[in-house]
Amino acid sequence: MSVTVRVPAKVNVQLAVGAARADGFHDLANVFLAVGLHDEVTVTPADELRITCEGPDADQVPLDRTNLAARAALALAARRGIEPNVHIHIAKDIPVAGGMAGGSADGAGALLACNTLWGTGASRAELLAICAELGSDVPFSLVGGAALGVGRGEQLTVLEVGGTFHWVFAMAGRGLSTPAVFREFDRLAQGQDIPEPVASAELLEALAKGDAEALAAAVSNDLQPAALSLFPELADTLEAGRGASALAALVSGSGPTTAFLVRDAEAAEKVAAALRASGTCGAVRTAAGPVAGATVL
Ligand SMILES: C[C@@](CO)(OP(=O)(O)O)[C@H](O)COP(=O)(O)OP(=O)(O)OC[C@H]1O[C@@H](n2ccc(N)nc2=O)[C@H](O)[C@@H]1O
Ligand SMILES: Nc1ncnc2c1ncn2[C@@H]1O[C@H](COP(=O)(O)OP(=O)(O)O)[C@@H](O)[C@H]1O
Repeated sequence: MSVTVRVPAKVNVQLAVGAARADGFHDLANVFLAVGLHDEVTVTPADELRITCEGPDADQVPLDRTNLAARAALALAARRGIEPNVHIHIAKDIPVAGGMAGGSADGAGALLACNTLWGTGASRAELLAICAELGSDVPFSLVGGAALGVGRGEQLTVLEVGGTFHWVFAMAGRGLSTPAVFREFDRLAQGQDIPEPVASAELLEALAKGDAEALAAAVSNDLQPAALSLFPELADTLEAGRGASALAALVSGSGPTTAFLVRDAEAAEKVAAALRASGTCGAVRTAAGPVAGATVL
């Protein structure tokens, strides 16, 4: 018997970053939107814990116990006194180290899959607590839809969204390390007063109304200057998308994937074609959101 869970990628429509905390994390006002690019995580009983991965970026995914999917299975098994003897297979479509929470998606997916396979019966609250231990973004991968994350991004409030938003995502030729981008944020912020991160009222209203123009006017990412400082070529991709009349162009989370908000599915195809022709980026994908979080198939 196997269990397969489908888990979405995310884009951060607002990422407000506060000053570094004593524990090394940063307080955030992190508005997540789950979008229709998915990984699928399948767990099957096996003699020992084993991970395999398929997909265009599979060679960049660690297959040892540092993989977030393995860590999720180990965390649930340890809590319940179960042997974590499963084969975890990841069918990966979310870019690796791209700022779209692919590893987090696999962590949330493996957790839900193992909970189902083992009949563990862990409550939603317990699963969310394990997710938060695994990483700041992991609870959102379980929940999906749209949510505001505060604290280090793990304390979620679900947001109502009044429509579907259309996006184009441009992958970069290489990844960016999330800790390195936060370190660069700290370096650039040296000597400056960093305000408390707060969610934008205009942005939340635009989401609630499903208003793409209003959302485009309100999106922001405090990590963007740091990502551009480490990866200056991203400015060319952002410019190419703006030139193709995207409503908004921004770096997704810690990057280096760039995200372009567009009016509808037709505009998405046009902007995607322009980005492909620009030669400023790697693969280009279109996706809409919000979509559901981790779901057992
Ligand atoms: C920036 C964001 C935006 O959603 O995601 P990505 O764009 O990388 O996917 C997240 O905050 C990333 O979340 P996640 O990838 O789960 O990070 P974690 O494993 O919790 O932390 C990795 C490292 O990032 C830094 N970190 C992360 C979250 C946070 N609120 N403050 C931080 O300073 C810390 O250096 C930490 O050691
Ligand atoms: N299941 C996984 N999929 C992808 N990367 C993983 C996974 N588990 C651990 N990692 C590690 O986490 C790093 C960040 O990956 P990812 O979650 O894709 O990026 P981001 O945090 O930018 O969204 C990778 O470079 C890889 O070393």
